[in-house]
Amino acid sequence: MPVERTTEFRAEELYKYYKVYETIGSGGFAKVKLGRHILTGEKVAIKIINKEDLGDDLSRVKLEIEAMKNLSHQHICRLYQVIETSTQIFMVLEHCPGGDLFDYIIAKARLSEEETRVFFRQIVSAMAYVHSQGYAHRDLKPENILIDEDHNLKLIDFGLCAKPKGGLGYELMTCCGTPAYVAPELIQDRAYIGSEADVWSMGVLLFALLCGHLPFDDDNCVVLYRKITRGKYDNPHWLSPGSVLLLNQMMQVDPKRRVTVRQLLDHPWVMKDHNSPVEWYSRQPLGHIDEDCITEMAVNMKRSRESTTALVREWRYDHTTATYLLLLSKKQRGKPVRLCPQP
Ligand SMILES: COc1cc(O)cc(Nc2ccc(C(=O)Nc3ccc4c(c3)C[NH2+]CC4)cc2)c1
Repeated sequence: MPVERTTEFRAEELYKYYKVYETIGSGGFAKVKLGRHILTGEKVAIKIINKEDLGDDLSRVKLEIEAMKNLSHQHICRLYQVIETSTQIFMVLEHCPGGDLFDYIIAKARLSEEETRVFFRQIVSAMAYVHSQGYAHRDLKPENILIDEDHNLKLIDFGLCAKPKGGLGYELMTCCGTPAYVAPELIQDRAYIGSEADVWSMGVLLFALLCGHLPFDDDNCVVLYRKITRGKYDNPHWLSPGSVLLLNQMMQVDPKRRVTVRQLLDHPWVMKDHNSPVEWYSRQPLGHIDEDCITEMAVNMKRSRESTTALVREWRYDHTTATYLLLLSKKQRGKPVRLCPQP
């Protein structure tokens, strides 16, 4: 039997609910295809993972999926549905047509302080929320930040995130992340606090946005690690004194001297021209049930509102979860809360 039919047979669950179009991204053990949810008409991104290619990375994917189920925030790419077959895992994700921040910085060479501040406030908002849920991202970099259709940032790829059992203040040991963004304490293989290591990576990210290149860079890994552990870097002449100071406070080699995410929320550099602290609370808290979406689903599924609410509240990340979350997304973007009844 030709491979396509076999593949299609195993993925029938996907094609029942989604139109699947071209590949829009690929890397590592996954590729991402553009899709459309048939019932709401909403565009989605479908991350397709072949289990055979994973090996022991399967635990990373499972970790990311569990983390995504617990993270619902305006600056984190939303997980809508997970479909697992014997050979593949499909993650149906929020559509972010602006591509990633890495390509955006390359295209603009570097960003103005004003544009950087708007983006950086969104990153601080996302990270304050992630930490408040007891997670550390541990792989923050421009490639893991997408731009949505409203030019807002969305954090992705929680494949390396950690949720230490003893809470975020609990020390971690596993070394991970992308070298140029990794904090010195991880390089020295010392016990570290995930939130402190994330602040270092945010500092490297802020430098990349403002400067268009990395503070610590070298083709030779050993030389790069030495530069990071020394923590010395050159500030380009165009940086304002306020930017130089904030970068210095974030890229402190001693994690105990480093500014915290909480301090970033109302840091003078972050507040400039905005005059208000960063809003980090989720605008779509988990567990919130929207009555309009329930009503539309109940009518479409010919069920009572009570049984529809009970079904949604199970948060199985199946087609019911996807339909509810995509209806909610339509409502939040001012579109009619309507399902397209199927023939
Ligand atoms: C939790 O969210 C995740 C987690 C993860 O591990 C990976 C992703 N990856 C995504 C990658 C791309 C997109 C996406 O929507 N990309 C996209 C969509 C449309 C277009 C483009 C990119 C670029 N050309 C224009 C059209 C969404 C998630 C998320």
